[in-house]
Amino acid sequence: MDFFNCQTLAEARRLVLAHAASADIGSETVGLAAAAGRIAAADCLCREELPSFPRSTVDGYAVRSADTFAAGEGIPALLTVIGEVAMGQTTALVLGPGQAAAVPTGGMLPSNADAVVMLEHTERVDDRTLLVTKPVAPGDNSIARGEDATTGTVLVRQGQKIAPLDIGVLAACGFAEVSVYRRLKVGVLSTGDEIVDVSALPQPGQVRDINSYTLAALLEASGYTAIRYGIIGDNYASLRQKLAEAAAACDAVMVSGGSSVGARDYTVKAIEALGGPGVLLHGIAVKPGKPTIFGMVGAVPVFGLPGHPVSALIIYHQLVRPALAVMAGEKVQRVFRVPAKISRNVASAPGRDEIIRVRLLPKDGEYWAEPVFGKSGLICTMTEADGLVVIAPEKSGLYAGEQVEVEMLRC
Ligand SMILES: Nc1nc2c(c(=O)[nH]1)N[C@H]1C(S)=C(S)[C@@H](COP(=O)(O)OP(=O)(O)OC[C@H]3O[C@@H](n4cnc5c(N)ncnc54)[C@H](O)[C@@H]3O)O[C@H]1N2
Ligand code: MOO
Repeated sequence: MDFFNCQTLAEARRLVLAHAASADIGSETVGLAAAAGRIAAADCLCREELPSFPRSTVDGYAVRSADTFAAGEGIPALLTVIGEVAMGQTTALVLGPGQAAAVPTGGMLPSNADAVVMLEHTERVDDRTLLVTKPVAPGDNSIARGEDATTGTVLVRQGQKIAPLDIGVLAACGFAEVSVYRRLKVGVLSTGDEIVDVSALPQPGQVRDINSYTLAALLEASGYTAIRYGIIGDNYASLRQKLAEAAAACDAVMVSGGSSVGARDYTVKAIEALGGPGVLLHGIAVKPGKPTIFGMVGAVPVFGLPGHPVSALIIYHQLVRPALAVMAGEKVQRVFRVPAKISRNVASAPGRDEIIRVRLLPKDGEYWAEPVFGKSGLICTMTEADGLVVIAPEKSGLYAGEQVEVEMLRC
């Protein structure tokens, strides 16, 4: 007998992503210093030439490079110094044939200069006379106007998560403020009469709440706001009331535990009670994580995650995380996958995705993925793992040495 009408993991993902795509969370403007980790709500276009003036990248002399072509230690090029460029100021100097101007690192090149000779490759004979002992080619030791970016260059695309690396280019182009999507707010509820808070000493039969802490930490690490609604006992009325509260205040909600088919598993009933569309999925052909629930309370997606902590984490990773990223406006999602060889035979049941935890070990210039076995109630198997390997439903296992892709959990 099977209590669930299971869909494949791929079908479940399609269903969840289709609902996530219709979310509209709105945008806000934040100062550049607060923009890292946020998702751009509009393309950030370069509004000027970067740099806006041709600059020297060394201390030396701005020259017309052709004047130095034959220069060498034995027969230096003889140039006339017509002046000095001041730092941070425009220069009116114009180089004629055979002329040079002293320029500091970062200083503006005079008109007609197309390269800079480093100080150490020159000799100043007197105020006006310069010997150049090494030739320079056009563009040497300088940056042309617009060489970094030109007007209209897309610096950050709409839907791109702004990385710390992107902040520099936005600063260079004068983005004191950036338009970003509002931070996604996600509610987290733990259920179960046996669950007590981390601060409590569990009595026999009780366990500490792992899931709401882990899930909230994962949400925060992704840049979302996690709201923990605490622990709800196996009581339908309380669950329904807390779920209604969370759905009214959040963009999405995760309920852990109570997803199976036991007499005390009220999550399905509570979602259904809060109005349409209600429960859209109960059961996925995946191990672990089979008793997963997905429903919509109005426009708010609700995920019922299995209570076993490893199952909850894996379903978060495989199903919830991509959906939240779409809701948050992220267009390009980067899952870091590392190619590796599986270190030993692993059996799996055809007809369902099996997701195994692995640790990555470097050996002879490549990575080997070593399975971390253990029941999905054993949270320590998670701390030992670096990533996950998905064994597809059409397979009956993996052979030692077989090539796999490890979806990184830590990076
Ligand atoms: N007859 C069947 N029973 C079960 C099936 C099934 O197909 N038929 N599926 C099993 C699978 S697979 C899983 S996974 C669990 C999921 O059940 P629930 O989502 O209803 O989870 P609970 O029963 O509430 O809890 C399971 C387990 O995890 C512990 N737990 C729950 N929440 C937390 C938490 N926040 N922190 C730490 N540990 C937690 C809980 O104490 C239980 O030990 O159902 C199987 N049963
Ligand atoms: O599939 Mo459950 O989710 O075994 O642990």
